[in-house]
Order: sequence, then structure tokens, then C-alpha cells
Amino acid sequence: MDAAALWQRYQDWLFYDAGLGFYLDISRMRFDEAFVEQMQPRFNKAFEDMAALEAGAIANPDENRMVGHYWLRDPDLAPTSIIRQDIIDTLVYIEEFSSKVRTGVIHPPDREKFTDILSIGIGGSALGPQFVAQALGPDFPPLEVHFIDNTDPEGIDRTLSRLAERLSTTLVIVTSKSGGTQETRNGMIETKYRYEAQGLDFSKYAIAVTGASSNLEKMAHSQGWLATFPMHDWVGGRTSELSAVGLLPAALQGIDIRSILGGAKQMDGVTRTPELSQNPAALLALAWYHAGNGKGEKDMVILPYKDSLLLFSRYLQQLVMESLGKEKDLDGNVVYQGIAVYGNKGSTDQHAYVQQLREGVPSFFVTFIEVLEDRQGESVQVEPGITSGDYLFGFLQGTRQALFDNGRESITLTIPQVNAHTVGALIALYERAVGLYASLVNINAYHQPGVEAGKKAAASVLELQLQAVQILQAAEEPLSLQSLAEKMGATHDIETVYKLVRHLHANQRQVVIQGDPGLPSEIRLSAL
Ligand SMILES: O=P(O)(O)OC[C@H]1O[C@H](O)[C@H](O)[C@@H](O)[C@@H]1O
Repeated sequence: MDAAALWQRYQDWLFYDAGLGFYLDISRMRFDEAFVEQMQPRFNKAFEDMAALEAGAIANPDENRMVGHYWLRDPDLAPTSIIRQDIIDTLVYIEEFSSKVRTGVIHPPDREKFTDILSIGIGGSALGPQFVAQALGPDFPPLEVHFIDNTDPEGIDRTLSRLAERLSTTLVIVTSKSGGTQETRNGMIETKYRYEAQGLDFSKYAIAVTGASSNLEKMAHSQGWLATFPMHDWVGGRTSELSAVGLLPAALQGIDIRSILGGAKQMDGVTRTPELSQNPAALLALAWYHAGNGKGEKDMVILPYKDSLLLFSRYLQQLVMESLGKEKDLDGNVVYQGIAVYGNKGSTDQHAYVQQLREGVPSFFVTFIEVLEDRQGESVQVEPGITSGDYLFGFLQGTRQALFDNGRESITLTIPQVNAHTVGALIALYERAVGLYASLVNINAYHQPGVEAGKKAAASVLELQLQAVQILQAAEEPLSLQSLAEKMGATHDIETVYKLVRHLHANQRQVVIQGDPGLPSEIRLSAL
């Protein structure tokens, strides 16, 4: 395609919404009119599915749940007045509570104000708050936010050690929809232990964001925690950023949550349009379908040219991959769907993996995110007439061009600046695109049956560990690995037995290995 034809294609496919100041360019995806025409019936169905979902249909049939994240930013859409009122009340509660914390009306025992927030959660209960804190957190927030999002002891220690001096002014938010996620529970128990070690009553510092009647909610109530905020049944973890999960920590950091909701609502309005060319979420879904033949054959590389959007790719990784990565379609056929997502930021990545994108295996399409405003205030000139922002702009355009010239496709989103409004809009855009794409490929985007398998397997490893220690404690002499596994009735799982004794030995806990651990069949095991 020559330059004039490309320019025409750019103009033909350019989507712009003046209210949002948002542009979407899919001209560098090499689909043709025939493809669009062929996709139209699928889109008609996707728009119908989406309308039904927003009206309160059981859009997550496996879990028999409604899918209501769109109602969070427009409560009038909620299917019942009870849900509507609940959304409104929760928002007011979040605003009142966070303002009282910021002004010191709610304060820690014997101190004037909370200075820090420690957010404990994982997956959908962490990624949104982390992304938004990075994107929108002020340089000097009223409360600085920290995260524990794993059960890694060293990671927990690092966060808690850094906070040690300020634990007595740190507000802890424990976020878990199910209220039973082990990593989150472990982080909470370890944190509580540190508070108690300093003679602090944890319940005076702790807040729960969780589902009704969850174990976490029951504990928060029985121990008299500072507050509890709801995580509704009809909001999935990966679409919960605009519920209390994301709004509470954002409001505590002084981020304008009404503006995030406003941006999302405005994007929802635009992406509700049942007209492919006028709907940027549908255009994204079209581009994804084209790129990967509707089978996820190409990976989605997210490249925001803005440091503050660094965590967007990690946020989208869960939203896209947990939603679309499914073994079966809605009719029960095995389809192995999904789209792999990765990315970091430009131009940083140009000095890392963009080499492969330009010249290596063509297994991806890029989504560039361009932010028009370089910074607030004046820029120095790094060369006559040229600023650092001009370089960032130039690198984005250059990379887009260089990739296209070598047959690599890309999408470009352009926003006027990174602010609460545009971040809300970006979240809403991708939530809708994922929902539409799921309809195109006929899968349930709102369940995650696959993640349970790993959790169950982990539980049986821990059972084996307890059993192994018990047998070694009762043994009169050191045992070989084989005889330990036999006594456990776990010869089929001897590799796991080997690994768990190695782990315990490395931590000087309960088990001692004698012999060469590199020769598992020769080691002798005894209780410590
Ligand atoms: O909020 P929670 O119930 O603790 O869940 C946290 C996360 O863990 C689960 O494994 C799910 O796969 C995620 O979708 C969820 O966001």
C-alpha cells in the first residue's frame, strides 16, 4: 500500500470522540472490507449479548451470576432499585470515610492521622489499585500506598520492614472478594503479627473490602475492624477497579474518584453504540479477532509511551487473559481460546525486546498508547527546538512505522493526558472490548475455572508436607526418600516429597537431609 492509500486508510478508520479527546487508529491492522462484512453478524450478536448483560441477564452462566461492573459508574442502569441504592450508598461511604481519614477525624490510636496505606490483596484485588496508584497517585499523597500481593515471605518482610517505623500510623486494607484467598490471608496474618509485636491492636487499623458473608467479613465484624466495604457478587475481581476495591485506596490517596467514574461512564456511553465503526471497543475487538484469526494466534503487546501507564499491561494481562483464556466455549466445545498479553513501556522497551518485535518471530500485534500532553509546564530544549517529549513522540511514531514496514501490525490509542478521567475511560474501553470479543468467539468471559486446579494441587502439597513431617518424627532411624514416600502412600508423588523435604531443610525446619541432595535416591531423611 502506497503512502497516499495508507493515509486514506488512516482517515477512513480513525475513530475520534471529542468529549473524551480520545482517538483510536486501527489502520495499521491489515484487514479488508470483506473481513469487516463477514464479521458483522457476529458483532450484531455481540451487541445484543452486551445489552442483555447490562440489563441484568445471567451473563456468567457457570456461576449463575449477573455481570454488573457497568452499573458501578451509572447506577441508573442497575436492574433493581436495591442494587442501584447500594452502589450510590457505597460510593458516598467511600468518600466520607476517606475524607475523614485524610483529615484525621478517623485516626489511629494515640496518633493524629494515618500516614500510609498497606493494601493486601492479589489478582483483581491488587492489580487495579496498583495500576491506578502508579498512573494517578499524586507526587506527595496524603497517604502513601504500599502493597502486599503475594505470599512470598521475603516480599512481605520487605514491605513491612520499610513500614516498621510507621506501622502505628498505617491503615491496612485487606481486599478479597471471596475472603478466602490464601495469599491474602497469609499477608493479613503476618501483618497482624507485626502490629501485635509492636503492642498495637490490629483491629483499630484494619479495613476489609470483601463479599457479603465471606470469612473475611465475619472476622472483620467479630474483631471490630475499623470498617467493611462491600464487594458485590455481580462484580468480578478483574473488573472491580471501579468498585470499592479500587475507589477506596484511590480516594485515600487523594485521587478524584468521581472523575475516574465519569471517564468510565463516558466511555461506556460511546462503546454502547451498536455500530461497529462508531464503537471503539468493537473496533478493538475487530482488530484482535483479525490479528489472531479469532483464535488468539497473535499476542497483544501493550506499549504505552508514558511512565505512569507502566502497569497497564499487567492490569490488562489479567483482564484479557483470565477473561478470554478458556478451554471450552459456551456450547461445551473444546476451543482453547485466549490472547496472550505482555508489555511494559516505550521508549524503554525499544532498548530491550523491540528488537525481536521488529525482526524476530512475528507472533504479536502491538497496541501503542500515545499521550498528547508531554508534561505540565514548560519543557527545556534538549536540542534546538526539540524537547524530551518530542523524542518520546518521535520514538513512538518511528517504532510504529518500522514495525509496519516489516509486516508487523499495530493499533494506536491516543489520549490527551493521563488523568482520572482518561484512566477511567481506558479501563472501561478494555472491559467492553473484552466482553465483545468474548461474544465473537462464544466464550464465558466472566468465570475462571482454570485457576482452581493450581489451588487444589497446592493444598494437596501442603497435606503431604504435614504427613511427611509426622512420619519422620515417628521414625526411629533416618529414612530413604523411597521409604518415606512408601510410608506416606505417596510413591506416585515421590518428586513432590523430595521437593518438600528439600524446602523444609533449606529453611532449617523440621527435616534434615543427609547425603547429596543432587542424588535424591541416596539421601537419608530425619526429623530436626
Ligand atoms: O478477591 P479474591 O477473592 O481474593 O480473589 C483474588 C483473585 O484470585 C482468584 O484466583 C481469581 O482468579 C482472580 O480473578 C481474583 O481476582
